[in-house]
Amino acid sequence: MSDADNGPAVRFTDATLSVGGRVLWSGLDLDVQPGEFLAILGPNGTGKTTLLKALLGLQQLAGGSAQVAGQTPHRGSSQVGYVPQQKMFDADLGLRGVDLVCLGADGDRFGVPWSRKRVRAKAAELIEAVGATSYASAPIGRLSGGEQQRLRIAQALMSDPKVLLCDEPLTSLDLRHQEGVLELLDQRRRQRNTAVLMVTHEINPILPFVDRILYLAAGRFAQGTPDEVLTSERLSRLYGTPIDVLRVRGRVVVVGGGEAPEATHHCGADVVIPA
Ligand SMILES: Nc1ncnc2c1ncn2[C@@H]1O[C@H](COP(=O)(O)OP(=O)(O)OP(=O)(O)O)[C@@H](O)[C@H]1O
Repeated sequence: MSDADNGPAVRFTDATLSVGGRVLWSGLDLDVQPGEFLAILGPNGTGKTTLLKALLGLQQLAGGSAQVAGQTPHRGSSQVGYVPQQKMFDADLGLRGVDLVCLGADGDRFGVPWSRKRVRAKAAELIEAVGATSYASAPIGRLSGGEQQRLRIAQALMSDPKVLLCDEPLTSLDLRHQEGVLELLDQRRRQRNTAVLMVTHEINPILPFVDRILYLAAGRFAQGTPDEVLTSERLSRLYGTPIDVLRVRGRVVVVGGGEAPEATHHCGADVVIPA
Protein backbone atom coordinates (compact mmCIF):
# COMPACT_ATOMS: atom_id res chain seq x y z
CA MET A 1 0.00 0.00 0.00
CA SER A 2 1.48 3.38 -0.96
CA ASP A 3 1.38 6.55 1.12
CA ALA A 4 -1.24 7.81 -1.30
CA ASP A 5 -3.52 4.93 -0.24
CA ASN A 6 -3.23 5.94 3.42
CA GLY A 7 -3.73 9.67 3.05
CA PRO A 8 -6.81 11.72 2.21
CA ALA A 9 -8.29 11.32 -1.26
CA VAL A 10 -8.39 15.11 -1.62
CA ARG A 11 -6.56 17.76 0.35
CA PHE A 12 -6.66 21.53 0.05
CA THR A 13 -4.25 23.44 2.28
CA ASP A 14 -4.76 27.17 2.73
CA ALA A 15 -5.99 27.24 -0.87
CA THR A 16 -6.94 30.41 -2.73
CA LEU A 17 -8.74 30.35 -6.03
CA SER A 18 -8.96 33.33 -8.33
CA VAL A 19 -10.10 33.81 -11.91
CA GLY A 20 -9.47 36.84 -14.08
CA GLY A 21 -7.75 38.57 -11.13
CA ARG A 22 -10.81 38.08 -8.88
CA VAL A 23 -10.50 35.98 -5.72
CA LEU A 24 -13.40 33.51 -5.53
CA TRP A 25 -12.41 32.15 -2.11
CA SER A 26 -9.28 31.85 -0.01
CA GLY A 27 -7.91 30.04 3.03
CA LEU A 28 -9.62 26.75 2.28
CA ASP A 29 -8.37 23.79 4.33
CA LEU A 30 -10.25 20.65 3.37
CA ASP A 31 -9.52 16.92 3.61
CA VAL A 32 -11.83 14.41 1.94
CA GLN A 33 -11.20 10.83 3.01
CA PRO A 34 -11.39 7.76 0.76
CA GLY A 35 -15.00 6.61 0.63
CA GLU A 36 -16.33 9.96 1.79
CA PHE A 37 -19.22 11.70 0.01
CA LEU A 38 -18.87 15.49 -0.01
CA ALA A 39 -21.50 17.78 -1.50
CA ILE A 40 -20.38 21.20 -2.71
CA LEU A 41 -23.21 23.70 -2.54
CA GLY A 42 -23.62 27.41 -3.10
CA PRO A 43 -25.03 30.08 -5.40
CA ASN A 44 -24.07 30.47 -9.05
CA GLY A 45 -20.60 31.79 -9.71
CA THR A 46 -19.06 31.07 -6.30
CA GLY A 47 -16.37 28.81 -7.72
CA LYS A 48 -17.73 25.28 -7.32
CA THR A 49 -16.87 24.16 -10.86
CA THR A 50 -13.54 25.97 -10.66
CA LEU A 51 -12.76 24.02 -7.48
CA LEU A 52 -13.27 20.77 -9.38
CA LYS A 53 -11.11 22.12 -12.20
CA ALA A 54 -8.32 22.77 -9.70
CA LEU A 55 -8.44 19.05 -8.80
CA LEU A 56 -8.37 18.10 -12.47
CA GLY A 57 -5.24 20.16 -13.07
CA LEU A 58 -7.17 22.54 -15.31
CA GLN A 59 -7.04 25.53 -12.97
CA GLN A 60 -4.02 26.74 -10.99
CA LEU A 61 -4.53 27.80 -7.39
CA ALA A 62 -3.52 31.38 -6.67
CA GLY A 63 -2.20 30.28 -3.26
CA GLY A 64 -1.84 27.23 -1.04
CA SER A 65 -1.85 23.70 -2.40
CA ALA A 66 -4.06 20.83 -3.52
CA GLN A 67 -3.57 17.10 -3.69
CA VAL A 68 -5.79 14.47 -5.24
CA ALA A 69 -5.20 10.72 -4.78
CA GLY A 70 -1.85 11.61 -3.19
CA GLN A 71 -0.60 13.60 -6.18
CA THR A 72 -0.47 17.18 -7.31
CA PRO A 73 -3.47 17.60 -9.64
CA HIS A 74 -2.59 17.00 -13.26
CA ARG A 75 -4.52 16.54 -16.46
CA GLY A 76 -5.52 13.06 -17.56
CA SER A 77 -5.12 11.21 -14.24
CA SER A 78 -6.81 7.81 -14.33
CA GLN A 79 -7.23 8.11 -10.55
CA VAL A 80 -9.75 10.90 -11.02
CA GLY A 81 -13.13 10.42 -12.70
CA TYR A 82 -15.08 13.44 -13.88
CA VAL A 83 -18.71 13.96 -14.78
CA PRO A 84 -18.76 17.46 -16.31
CA GLN A 85 -21.62 19.92 -16.10
CA GLN A 86 -24.17 18.89 -18.65
CA LYS A 87 -23.78 20.00 -22.22
CA MET A 88 -25.89 18.38 -24.90
CA PHE A 89 -24.05 16.45 -27.60
CA ASP A 90 -24.60 17.53 -31.20
CA ALA A 91 -27.70 15.76 -32.56
CA ASP A 92 -25.72 14.61 -35.62
CA LEU A 93 -22.85 13.10 -33.68
CA GLY A 94 -22.43 9.50 -34.84
CA LEU A 95 -20.86 8.25 -31.59
CA ARG A 96 -23.04 5.69 -29.82
CA GLY A 97 -23.66 5.74 -26.10
CA VAL A 98 -21.60 2.61 -25.57
CA ASP A 99 -18.67 4.16 -27.49
CA LEU A 100 -18.74 7.16 -25.18
CA VAL A 101 -18.58 4.90 -22.14
CA CYS A 102 -15.69 2.87 -23.63
CA LEU A 103 -13.71 6.10 -24.08
CA GLY A 104 -13.43 6.19 -20.27
CA ALA A 105 -11.19 3.10 -20.26
CA ASP A 106 -7.49 3.72 -20.29
CA GLY A 107 -5.91 0.44 -19.27
CA ASP A 108 -5.20 -0.37 -15.67
CA ARG A 109 -3.16 1.59 -13.16
CA PHE A 110 0.05 -0.11 -14.32
CA GLY A 111 -0.38 0.98 -17.91
CA VAL A 112 -1.34 -2.41 -19.41
CA PRO A 113 -3.94 -1.78 -22.09
CA TRP A 114 -7.21 -3.61 -21.66
CA SER A 115 -8.40 -5.96 -24.37
CA ARG A 116 -11.32 -4.73 -26.43
CA LYS A 117 -13.40 -7.54 -24.95
CA ARG A 118 -12.61 -6.45 -21.40
CA VAL A 119 -13.46 -2.82 -22.18
CA ARG A 120 -16.79 -3.87 -23.71
CA ALA A 121 -17.65 -6.11 -20.76
CA LYS A 122 -16.85 -3.39 -18.23
CA ALA A 123 -18.80 -0.81 -20.22
CA ALA A 124 -21.81 -3.15 -20.39
CA GLU A 125 -21.67 -3.66 -16.62
CA LEU A 126 -21.62 0.08 -15.92
CA ILE A 127 -24.25 0.85 -18.54
CA GLU A 128 -26.53 -1.59 -16.80
CA ALA A 129 -25.71 -0.07 -13.41
CA VAL A 130 -26.87 3.37 -14.59
CA GLY A 131 -29.96 1.86 -16.26
CA ALA A 132 -28.92 2.76 -19.81
CA THR A 133 -28.83 -0.67 -21.47
CA SER A 134 -31.92 -0.13 -23.60
CA TYR A 135 -30.51 2.91 -25.43
CA ALA A 136 -26.72 2.52 -25.21
CA SER A 137 -26.47 1.52 -28.88
CA ALA A 138 -28.25 4.67 -30.09
CA PRO A 139 -26.30 7.70 -31.35
CA ILE A 140 -25.55 9.79 -28.27
CA GLY A 141 -26.77 13.03 -29.88
CA ARG A 142 -30.26 11.59 -30.27
CA LEU A 143 -30.66 10.80 -26.58
CA SER A 144 -32.37 12.99 -24.01
CA GLY A 145 -30.35 15.08 -21.54
CA GLY A 146 -30.98 12.63 -18.73
CA GLU A 147 -30.05 9.63 -20.88
CA GLN A 148 -26.80 11.30 -21.92
CA GLN A 149 -26.08 12.16 -18.31
CA ARG A 150 -26.36 8.55 -17.16
CA LEU A 151 -23.92 7.47 -19.87
CA ARG A 152 -21.45 10.17 -18.77
CA ILE A 153 -21.57 8.78 -15.25
CA ALA A 154 -20.83 5.28 -16.57
CA GLN A 155 -17.93 6.71 -18.58
CA ALA A 156 -16.45 8.43 -15.50
CA LEU A 157 -16.46 5.14 -13.58
CA MET A 158 -14.66 3.12 -16.29
CA SER A 159 -11.18 3.70 -14.86
CA ASP A 160 -12.27 2.79 -11.30
CA PRO A 161 -11.14 6.19 -10.09
CA LYS A 162 -10.12 6.80 -6.48
CA VAL A 163 -11.80 10.18 -6.63
CA LEU A 164 -14.98 10.94 -8.54
CA LEU A 165 -15.76 14.58 -9.30
CA CYS A 166 -19.34 15.20 -10.39
CA ASP A 167 -20.57 18.61 -11.55
CA GLU A 168 -24.34 18.76 -11.19
CA PRO A 169 -24.84 15.16 -12.28
CA LEU A 170 -28.51 15.16 -11.24
CA THR A 171 -29.50 17.85 -13.74
CA SER A 172 -32.07 16.54 -16.23
CA LEU A 173 -32.70 13.38 -14.26
CA ASP A 174 -36.18 12.57 -13.05
CA LEU A 175 -36.59 11.66 -9.38
CA ARG A 176 -36.29 7.93 -9.96
CA HIS A 177 -33.06 8.27 -11.89
CA GLN A 178 -31.66 10.83 -9.45
CA GLU A 179 -32.13 8.24 -6.74
CA GLY A 180 -30.63 5.51 -8.95
CA VAL A 181 -27.51 7.57 -9.65
CA LEU A 182 -27.09 8.53 -6.00
CA GLU A 183 -27.45 4.90 -4.94
CA LEU A 184 -24.86 3.85 -7.52
CA LEU A 185 -22.37 6.46 -6.28
CA ASP A 186 -23.09 5.52 -2.69
CA GLN A 187 -22.45 1.85 -3.47
CA ARG A 188 -19.16 2.79 -5.22
CA ARG A 189 -17.82 4.68 -2.29
CA ARG A 190 -18.81 1.93 0.15
CA GLN A 191 -17.54 -1.00 -1.92
CA ARG A 192 -14.51 0.59 -3.62
CA ASN A 193 -13.68 3.38 -1.20
CA THR A 194 -14.07 5.96 -3.96
CA ALA A 195 -14.27 9.51 -2.62
CA VAL A 196 -17.19 11.36 -4.23
CA LEU A 197 -17.24 15.17 -4.56
CA MET A 198 -20.51 16.38 -6.01
CA VAL A 199 -21.41 19.92 -7.00
CA THR A 200 -25.16 20.29 -6.85
CA HIS A 201 -27.99 22.77 -6.41
CA GLU A 202 -30.35 20.02 -5.31
CA ILE A 203 -29.95 19.63 -1.58
CA ASN A 204 -32.81 17.31 -0.70
CA PRO A 205 -32.06 14.29 -2.90
CA ILE A 206 -28.49 14.11 -1.64
CA LEU A 207 -29.16 14.45 2.09
CA PRO A 208 -29.58 10.70 2.76
CA PHE A 209 -26.19 10.01 1.15
CA VAL A 210 -23.71 12.78 1.96
CA ASP A 211 -21.28 12.78 4.86
CA ARG A 212 -20.29 16.41 4.68
CA ILE A 213 -21.10 19.64 2.90
CA LEU A 214 -18.80 22.38 1.67
CA TYR A 215 -20.99 25.45 1.22
CA LEU A 216 -19.48 28.33 -0.76
CA ALA A 217 -21.06 31.79 -0.65
CA ALA A 218 -20.04 35.40 -0.81
CA GLY A 219 -16.33 34.54 -1.04
CA ARG A 220 -16.51 32.49 2.16
CA PHE A 221 -17.26 28.87 2.96
CA ALA A 222 -18.69 26.66 5.65
CA GLN A 223 -18.02 22.96 6.01
CA GLY A 224 -19.36 20.19 8.21
CA THR A 225 -22.13 17.62 8.34
CA PRO A 226 -25.50 18.63 6.81
CA ASP A 227 -26.89 19.20 10.31
CA GLU A 228 -23.96 21.46 11.17
CA VAL A 229 -23.99 23.53 7.98
CA LEU A 230 -27.66 23.75 7.04
CA THR A 231 -28.78 25.92 9.92
CA SER A 232 -30.14 29.47 9.88
CA GLU A 233 -27.35 30.61 12.16
CA ARG A 234 -24.50 29.11 10.11
CA LEU A 235 -25.80 30.25 6.70
CA SER A 236 -26.66 33.72 8.01
CA ARG A 237 -23.06 34.03 9.19
CA LEU A 238 -21.81 32.76 5.85
CA TYR A 239 -23.90 35.15 3.75
CA GLY A 240 -23.55 38.01 6.25
CA THR A 241 -27.32 38.56 6.20
CA PRO A 242 -30.34 36.76 7.71
CA ILE A 243 -31.07 33.42 6.05
CA ASP A 244 -33.72 30.99 7.22
CA VAL A 245 -33.25 27.26 6.93
CA LEU A 246 -36.61 25.56 7.28
CA ARG A 247 -37.53 21.90 7.56
CA VAL A 248 -40.79 21.44 5.67
CA ARG A 249 -42.26 17.93 5.56
CA GLY A 250 -38.80 16.39 5.82
CA ARG A 251 -37.30 18.72 3.20
CA VAL A 252 -34.75 21.47 3.71
CA VAL A 253 -35.76 24.87 2.34
CA VAL A 254 -33.32 27.78 2.41
CA VAL A 255 -34.99 31.17 2.33
CA GLY A 256 -32.74 34.07 1.34
CA GLY A 257 -33.28 37.62 2.60
CA GLY A 258 -33.56 40.55 0.22
CA GLU A 259 -30.03 41.70 1.10
CA ALA A 260 -28.61 38.41 -0.11
CA PRO A 261 -29.65 38.39 -3.75
CA GLU A 262 -27.09 35.73 -4.49
CA ALA A 263 -28.87 33.43 -2.08
CA THR A 264 -31.94 33.50 -4.25
CA HIS A 265 -29.81 32.37 -7.18
CA HIS A 266 -29.01 29.19 -5.38
CA CYS A 267 -32.08 27.81 -6.90
CA GLY A 268 -32.49 24.10 -6.71
CA ALA A 269 -36.26 24.18 -7.11
CA ASP A 270 -36.68 22.60 -3.73
CA VAL A 271 -34.00 24.62 -2.01
CA VAL A 272 -34.37 28.38 -2.11
CA ILE A 273 -37.43 30.54 -1.99
CA PRO A 274 -36.79 34.23 -2.65
CA ALA A 275 -38.01 36.24 0.32
N1 LIG B 1 -11.47 31.19 -17.23
C1 LIG B 1 -12.17 32.11 -16.58
N2 LIG B 1 -11.85 33.43 -16.69
C2 LIG B 1 -12.53 34.38 -16.02
N3 LIG B 1 -13.55 34.11 -15.19
C3 LIG B 1 -13.90 32.83 -15.05
C4 LIG B 1 -13.24 31.76 -15.72
N4 LIG B 1 -13.81 30.59 -15.35
C5 LIG B 1 -14.79 30.90 -14.49
N5 LIG B 1 -14.85 32.24 -14.31
C6 LIG B 1 -15.76 32.96 -13.41
O1 LIG B 1 -15.53 32.46 -12.11
C7 LIG B 1 -16.75 32.42 -11.38
C8 LIG B 1 -16.95 31.04 -10.81
O2 LIG B 1 -17.29 30.16 -11.86
P1 LIG B 1 -17.72 28.66 -11.56
O3 LIG B 1 -18.11 28.06 -12.86
O4 LIG B 1 -16.68 27.98 -10.77
O5 LIG B 1 -18.99 28.90 -10.64
P2 LIG B 1 -20.01 27.85 -10.02
O6 LIG B 1 -20.04 28.08 -8.55
O7 LIG B 1 -19.70 26.47 -10.47
O8 LIG B 1 -21.37 28.36 -10.66
P3 LIG B 1 -22.70 27.62 -11.19
O9 LIG B 1 -23.47 27.23 -9.98
O10 LIG B 1 -23.37 28.67 -11.97
O11 LIG B 1 -22.29 26.44 -12.05
C9 LIG B 1 -17.84 32.86 -12.33
O12 LIG B 1 -18.12 34.23 -12.06
C10 LIG B 1 -17.21 32.70 -13.71
O13 LIG B 1 -17.73 33.63 -14.61
